[in-house]
Amino acid sequence: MIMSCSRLTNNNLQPPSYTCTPKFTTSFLPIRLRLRLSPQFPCYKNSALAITNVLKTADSPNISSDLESIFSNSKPTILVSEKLGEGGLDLLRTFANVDCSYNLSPEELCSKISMCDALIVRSGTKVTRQVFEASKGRLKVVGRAGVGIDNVDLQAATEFGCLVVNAPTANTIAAAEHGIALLSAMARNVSQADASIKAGKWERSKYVGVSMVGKTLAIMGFGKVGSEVARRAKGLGMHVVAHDPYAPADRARAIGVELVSFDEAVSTADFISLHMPLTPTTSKVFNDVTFAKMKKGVRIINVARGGVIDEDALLRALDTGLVAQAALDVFCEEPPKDSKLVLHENVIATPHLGASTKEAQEGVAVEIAEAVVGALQGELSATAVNAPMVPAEVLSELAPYVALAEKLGRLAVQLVGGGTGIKSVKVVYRSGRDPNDLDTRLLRAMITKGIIEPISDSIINLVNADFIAKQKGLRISEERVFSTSSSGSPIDSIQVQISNVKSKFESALSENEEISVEGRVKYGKPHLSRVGSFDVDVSLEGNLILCRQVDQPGMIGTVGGILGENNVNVSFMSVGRNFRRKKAIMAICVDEEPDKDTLDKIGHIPAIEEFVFLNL
Ligand SMILES: NC(=O)C1=CN([C@@H]2O[C@H](COP(=O)(O)OP(=O)(O)OC[C@H]3O[C@@H](n4cnc5c(N)ncnc54)[C@H](O)[C@@H]3O)[C@@H](O)[C@H]2O)C=CC1
Ligand SMILES: O=C(O)C(=O)COP(=O)(O)O
Repeated sequence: MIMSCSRLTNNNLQPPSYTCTPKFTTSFLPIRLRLRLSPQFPCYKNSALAITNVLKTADSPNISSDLESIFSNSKPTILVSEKLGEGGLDLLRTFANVDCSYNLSPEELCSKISMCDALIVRSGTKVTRQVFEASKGRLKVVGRAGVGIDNVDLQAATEFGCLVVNAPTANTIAAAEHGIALLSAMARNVSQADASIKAGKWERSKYVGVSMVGKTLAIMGFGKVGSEVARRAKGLGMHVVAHDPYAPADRARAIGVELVSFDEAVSTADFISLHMPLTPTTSKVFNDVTFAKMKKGVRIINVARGGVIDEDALLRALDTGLVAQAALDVFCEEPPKDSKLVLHENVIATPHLGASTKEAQEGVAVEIAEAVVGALQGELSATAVNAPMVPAEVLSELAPYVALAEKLGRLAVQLVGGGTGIKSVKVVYRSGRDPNDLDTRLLRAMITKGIIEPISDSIINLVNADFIAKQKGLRISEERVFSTSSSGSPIDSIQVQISNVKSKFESALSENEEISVEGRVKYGKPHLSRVGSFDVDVSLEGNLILCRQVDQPGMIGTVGGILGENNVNVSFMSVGRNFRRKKAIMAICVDEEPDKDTLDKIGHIPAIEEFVFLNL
């Protein structure tokens, strides 16, 4: 006879140990609460998902205080660490306490961050691993009011379950216009001539420029900014080629741009304009070797990131005249200190002004404020950088399955016998949908959450589910089985199987000796439909008692009677059997947690062969 009363957590994917203590734990209660819609945010239908998937952070020590801030009237706190447009600030203030603290030192940022639910930055704030560590689990969203997220440690954010969102569209035109401004200013020596005339000189022959018309411009990185620069350069009469290993050729063709290889781009261009992100692959991609491939006298514009250029190599190339001129808006270190590059007579420089137009700053401020508020309220942002993007319509369709997935994971893990580690979980989705139309990433994340949370201190969300599963050595495989009985719903059933483990409730083992629980959504609610090889049908609410007994009359009444006498309310009950008068499984959902004596009494009913109590 098996009885579970309290949960002892561990970190090694060992199932929970159960001991008979008088009082059942309520440690699962917040998890149930997290699945409810917050009454404060009625307009956000998907906040249940959000609260579960997005807001919770890994290893958060203060689940209850998080919940307080979500479910009570207290507002979240958003730290804005760099200047943000008023429109965005106004929007943030309607929802949160907004702390605008600019020019914080790394230490000051770390000391403030544990009091903040979200942080909004531009390019000047380094959001390092230390920041996530210092947040002690409270920081749920980092909003980058702009495009480049190279100043945010994405790996650390993911490990800590913190969502990172950016504002990828509102400054595109500003950056492109700045690129064109630098291109023209460089070609016609505008900055140098301006400084000269202000110094009282009149140097007309010194500042003879070069024409742009008919020249070849190579755009490196044909994304949003790169293609807008291309469009404008075409208007200046330039011949434009682009290099971007990931850009679709038809988009380039549509604006009359030829996509070429890296070498062809750099070796044929008179002007090279950089528009790729700074990543490990693009770091210092413009170096001595690449400069050597360029046409002598080439001119370079960088409105992307300083780090894509080896600045020392550029200085050498300028000194030899291999590169005639450079126009730089971005630098490896910002602001640059004692930079020979900035002081070079053939360099014009601006202090990272690409996105700095009034219009762009208002735009990114509103764009990021909407994304951060949405994320805090539970929406999965379309601009999430470190979480799978799930379109809103998919999200709302999958909402009841998300709850089902988490509960099945939670049930399955509690059925594992103590002492056995879990290594391999298989999820089978039965659906009439084409597999390509079924996005199961969210469901897999929730099953992972359901499995791992009861047996470790980690708090899992959509951001970190895969990472934590991998870290714990848990392999989750998925199978989609075509089912003809589909009634238009995206999924007929979800089955969670845990293999190579013992079960504390033997009847939960399938013919293949795997723990197997299966569920479906009925009337919009998660239901348990099968345990091992027994069919059952109970709504997954409250707590669950599973009993295996000899199939005989009076069992429902006997068990129901014991629960009733002890003031435990039964919400659902279902009996499944394989053969008449042989073995049957009784699944009983109860609102309250029965005390030890009540469970003892059930265990002592002679016909009951095994039973288990499970928190949902
Ligand atoms: N100076 C400033 O104030 C601003 C700078 N930026 C910088 O410009 C970059 C581009 O911005 P968007 O066009 O909005 O981003 P985007 O994501 O639309 O475009 C980036 C393009 O670079 C391409 N790419 C990636 N790796 C590449 C490689 N190795 N070689 C060539 N192309 C590669 C991508 O496929 C993508 O098409 C941002 O990452 C940011 O660093 C953006 C806005 C303002
Ligand atoms: O959006 C970007 O990537 C930018 O580089 C703009 O940076 P900023 O927000 O002006 O510090």
